[in-house]
Formats: sequence, structure tokens, C-alpha cells
Amino acid sequence: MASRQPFTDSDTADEAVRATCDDASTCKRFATSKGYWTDPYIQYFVRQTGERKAPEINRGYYARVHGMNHLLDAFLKKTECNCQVVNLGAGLDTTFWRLKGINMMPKKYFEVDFSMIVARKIHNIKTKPPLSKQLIETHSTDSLLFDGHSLDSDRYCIIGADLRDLRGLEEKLKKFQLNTELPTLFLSECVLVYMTPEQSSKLVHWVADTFHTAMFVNYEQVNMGDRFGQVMVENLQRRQCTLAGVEVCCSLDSQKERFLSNGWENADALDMMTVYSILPQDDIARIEHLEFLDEKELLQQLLQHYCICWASKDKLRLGLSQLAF
Ligand SMILES: C[S@@+](CC[C@H](N)C(=O)[O-])C[C@H]1O[C@@H](n2cnc3c(N)ncnc32)[C@H](O)[C@@H]1O
Repeated sequence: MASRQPFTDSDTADEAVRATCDDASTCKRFATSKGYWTDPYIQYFVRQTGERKAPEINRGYYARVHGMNHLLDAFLKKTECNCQVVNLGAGLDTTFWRLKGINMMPKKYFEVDFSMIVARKIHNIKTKPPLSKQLIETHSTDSLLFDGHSLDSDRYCIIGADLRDLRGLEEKLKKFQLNTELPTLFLSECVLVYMTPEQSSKLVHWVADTFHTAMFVNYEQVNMGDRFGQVMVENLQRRQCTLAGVEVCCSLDSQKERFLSNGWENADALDMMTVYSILPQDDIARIEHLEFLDEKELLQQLLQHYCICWASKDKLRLGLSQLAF
């Protein structure tokens, strides 16, 4: 007789990692409610605006979202949208709807996350017409696949998979017509840090091995060896959430090295303080007027402990290595 699997420590660890999905989306929901940026779709994934977040958190999320969007949009322009985007550990991210809104859709936009998160996301899409309407508009036949575990349409696909199981990941992506010949952008926003350095290296290696023309944009912690970094690790640990990949978050160089030693031709990285200082300054001036910020130093420290690292390989010579801030 089949017996139920015992509940293990690794289940608890994965559950804590999955919970970070809600943290990210509630913070984004709050920041948008304050006017940091516009996202008409996040309300359908996170109903309540939730508890107040400190201004430095909101500014940090502003830099994160604008920094990631900047490189994503640059890649779409460079490839003239003749490309694919794969968002790894996408959680409840709403980028598909943003791209549809600005008419900058890749040939196909993929998302991967744990099955439990994917099931929630698909349920929301199914039951909220403003979300499903946009999806149906981009689909040409009646073959829309919409079950509890995956969603597949012409232009948008959501897959439940564990990023540490590369065989399973590859199988599912191919099943949903991931085309390894097309230039492809991989995004990971606060995701790789929850995997061991070995697991994340294998993942970025697999991408480099599988695609001849690709870019990878990763946002996560950096400079974690100092006291501020240690406190960040301890705070998460208290919620049973281990940053298994913290070693790679030691410096900008260690972030770049993960790519350079795993098949990528070029890699660059900037800490978020630098990104914040080079994002369009008229919009920065606007958001700095939204809320009074007492603790400028705290904002600086926070921004210095996150980074964006991007890597490329470019057999088609599209000029991907020129993409930057
Ligand atoms: C901090 S959240 C970020 C969500 C989204 N990228 C964002 O920034 O709004 C991390 C996400 O990565 C997912 N994740 C972490 N490890 C994963 C793994 N091994 N396989 C699939 N998803 C994973 C979590 O479930 C969660 O949704």
C-alpha cells in the first residue's frame, strides 16, 4: 500500500522559499499603491495593499523593477522581439501583461516556478477576466491549455518545475516548444540565492550549453560578507529561510564568475546603489518626492547589498554584449 511521504526538513526549507514569493509581490503591490511605478495587474494577484513598508524598501523595489525592466526592454529592442524570454522563479510577476500593454511581446514568454506557486497563479489568471482577456487576445486557436499545473498559449506559458532538477526542467520547456535556436533571455529575480552554488552553476551552465545566443539577467544579494549582510542572512534564517547560495553573493566579481566559468562569453554586474544613480534621474526625483526618507544611509546600505548581474553569449552577433545601463 502506498504510504505518504514523511514531511522532511527540505519540505520546510522549500516552503519558506515559496513564501518569499508573497513577500516580493506584497512589497511590489504596496510600492505601486504609493505611485512608485504603475502596475494595473498586480492587484489581481495581491488583493490588499497590506502593511505599510518603509520608504527605503519601496525605493529598493523601484530600483529592482526598473533595473530588470531596463535590460529586458533593451534585449527585446535589440532582437526586435524575435526572441523568447524565460523568467525563472517568476512567482506572481506581471511582466507578461506589461509587455503586452507596450506591444513589446517576445515570440513566447515562459515562466517557471514551483508547482504550488504556479497553481495559484493559474487559478488567478483563470478567475480574473482582466488577466485572462489579455492572454486570450494573444492566442490564435482553441487549443489553450489551462490545467492546474501548467498554462500554455501561443505567447505565454507557465510551467511548474523545480529549477534544481534540470532534466525535468528541460523536458517541460521543450514540451511547450521552447526553441533553442531563437535568441533567449533568462531572468531570475531573487531566485538563484535559494539554491546552492553548485545547483545555480549547473543551471546557468545548462542555459549556456543549450542556447547559442542568449542573455541571463540575475538580481540578488551582493557584498554579503559584511555585518549588514550577516544580519540579512540571520533575519531570513529566523523564518527558516536559508540563503543556500550566499557564497556567490560575496562580491560583484563572484557574481560575474558564476557565468564566466560556466560557458558565458561576457558578464557585467552593478550594485543597486550604482543602478539607482544612473536610472533616469527625472523619475528618481519624482519618486523621491513621494515619501519623506529620514534614513538616507540605510537606503544606501540596502542598495549596496543587492546587484544586477548580466551575461551574454552571442553566436548570431546581435550585439548583446553592448546591452548595459
Ligand atoms: C523572492 S521570490 C521572487 C519572485 C519573483 N521573481 C519576483 O521578483 O517578484 C523567489 C521565487 O523563486 C521561486 N523559487 C525558488 N527556488 C526555486 C526552485 N528551486 N524551483 C522553482 N522555483 C523556485 C520561489 O518559489 C519564489 O516564487
